Amino acid sequence: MFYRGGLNLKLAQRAMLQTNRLQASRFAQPTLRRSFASKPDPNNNFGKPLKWMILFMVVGTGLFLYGLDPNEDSRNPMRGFKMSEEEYNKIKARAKRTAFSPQDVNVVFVLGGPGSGKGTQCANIVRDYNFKHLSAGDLLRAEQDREGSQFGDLIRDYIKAGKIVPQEITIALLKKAMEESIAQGTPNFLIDGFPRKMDQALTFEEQVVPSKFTIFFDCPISVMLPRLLKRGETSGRADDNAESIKKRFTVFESQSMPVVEYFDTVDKVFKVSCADSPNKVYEHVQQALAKNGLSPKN
Ligand SMILES: Nc1ncnc2c1ncn2[C@@H]1O[C@H](COP(=O)(O)OP(=O)(O)OP(=O)(O)O)[C@@H](O)[C@H]1O
Ligand SMILES: O=c1ccn([C@@H]2O[C@H](COP(=O)(O)O)[C@@H](O)[C@H]2O)c(=O)[nH]1
Repeated sequence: MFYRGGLNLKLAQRAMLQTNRLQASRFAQPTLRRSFASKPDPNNNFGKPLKWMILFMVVGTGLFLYGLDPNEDSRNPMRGFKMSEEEYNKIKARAKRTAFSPQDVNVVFVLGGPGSGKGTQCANIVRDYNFKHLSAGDLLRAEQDREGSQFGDLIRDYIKAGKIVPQEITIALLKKAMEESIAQGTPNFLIDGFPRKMDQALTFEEQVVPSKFTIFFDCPISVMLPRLLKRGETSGRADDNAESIKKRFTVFESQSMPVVEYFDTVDKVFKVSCADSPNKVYEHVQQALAKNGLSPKN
């Protein structure tokens, strides 16, 4: 507001100067002449600029004081913030483009390296909270196996190589699953293993809905590797083998960690250490949910 007052003052001063000049040329001469009529001194012009200066200062101070808001909290970091019309229109246009309103639909991203325990903890959260769990990997595997899918072979190749499937496919699958869940009355989503790459993060937030926050399972490779090899004994997953796992770790470090760092810069990441027992990890998850105002169903 102080800034706004300052800005207004400058504009007002400039406008006043112009008006003053106009008024001075049109009306000031006869008025001054009248007030000094008893003792006219044609050589003394000293009083004229002084009078205008005093008038200018009085009006300027008044405008300045008018610009100050006595109710304003001087500690408010947003004080003085004035959005330009262009910025406002950009935000409005972006908000219009999202498929779902962030007022109605809540998305929590669950990120972490392969085998960090995302799926295990999402199952706990769904049991106790009002969330629909959407695993991007599960959706891709289902699409890969769907009869008649035009993307089946492509998805299979990408998953085996530990690479990230083009975002258009994954986002379309997520959006469809979200629509179905919303239609059934659950608009809260745990999106597990997505976004895996910056392009996905930006597109999803601009076109689908902005996320509320991210739970990140911080896990060293020395913990994840044995878990995945063990899971590979029974999972039947084409990528739970040493060769694919190695590629997945590399892709996670180079492509997915920047997403976590990006959300961290806007304070939207809750880091949970994955190394404890599943129950202990879940306690930390619950603390992260509580910090965001979420409490269990019952
Ligand atoms: N805290 C834990 N301690 C020990 N084992 C765990 C823990 N959490 C999960 N596991 C086991 O580790 C394996 C990987 O867990 P999970 O499938 O939940 O990981 P993920 O992050 O979803 O993996 P991916 O991204 O590869 O799907 C599973 O076999 C699971 O039972
Ligand atoms: O957004 C995504 C998510 C996953 N993938 C591919 O699926 C596999 C397995 O994912 P999990 O989360 O471990 O089930 C992953 O390695 C990617 O190849 C993807 O492309 N995009």
